[in-house]
Amino acid sequence: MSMLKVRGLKGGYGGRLIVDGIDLDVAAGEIVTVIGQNGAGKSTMLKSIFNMVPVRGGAVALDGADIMSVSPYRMLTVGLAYIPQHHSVFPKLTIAENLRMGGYLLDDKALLHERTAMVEEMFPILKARRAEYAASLSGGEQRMLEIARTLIMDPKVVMLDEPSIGLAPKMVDLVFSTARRLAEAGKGILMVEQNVKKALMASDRGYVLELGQVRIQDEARALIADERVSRLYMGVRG
Ligand SMILES: Nc1ncnc2c1ncn2[C@@H]1O[C@H](COP(=O)(O)OP(=O)(O)OP(=O)(O)O)[C@@H](O)[C@H]1O
Repeated sequence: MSMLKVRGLKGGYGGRLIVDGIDLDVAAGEIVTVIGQNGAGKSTMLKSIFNMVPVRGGAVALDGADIMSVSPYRMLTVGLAYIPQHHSVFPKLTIAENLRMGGYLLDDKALLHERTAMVEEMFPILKARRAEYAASLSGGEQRMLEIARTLIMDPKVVMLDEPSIGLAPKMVDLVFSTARRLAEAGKGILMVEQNVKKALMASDRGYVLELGQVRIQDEARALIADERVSRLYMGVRG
């Protein structure tokens, strides 16, 4: 069953349609990666799903509920998390404070406490270093903190925009294994990635975007084996 269901989504800036009728599904427990050339519209697609750019048509449903008119600010409360490309930890807050910030929309203090404890159990590094500044974490660990922070709101689907960008290979593995742990916990994961081969190897399914439209969709392993996909999208960094 589709946890995130996108149909005919159109969005863009000014008069320009960047996302041009995208259909996409993410089920609970699966990692889905979207690949495509620079400018294909991958980031704009995530922002359109999150209602951050003007949407011109289509439908977006989360766990069966229409979320087209939910503001980005409220998305987390309905179960959709989005981690943008640029780092978004608060460097001068401690790791524990950063986690707590993930619950700024939670009124229930006991629940906030419970969720924070659950996330710290899941990420022992964050627990061990909870009193240190987030700035002391490596790039990969900061990504892990960003991902962990979204869990405070117990989202159904987590969207990640190029989570591996700028990271050393070992840290890339850490980020993708973190995504897998979320999927194992029943979350749906939707990633946009330029690190195509590694991302697909960490994924269940993938979509290839060209000019704002889905050109190919398949099992991740089939995309890795696809000669055209590897020639066009894995040439540089594969
Ligand atoms: N804020 C904006 N205002 C106007 N045009 C934008 C804006 N953001 C992106 N675009 C345009 O939308 C198109 C798609 O950009 P987008 O960032 O979605 O592509 P992408 O596939 O994620 O590429 P990249 O991997 O380079 O980020 C590009 O032509 C870009 O110039």
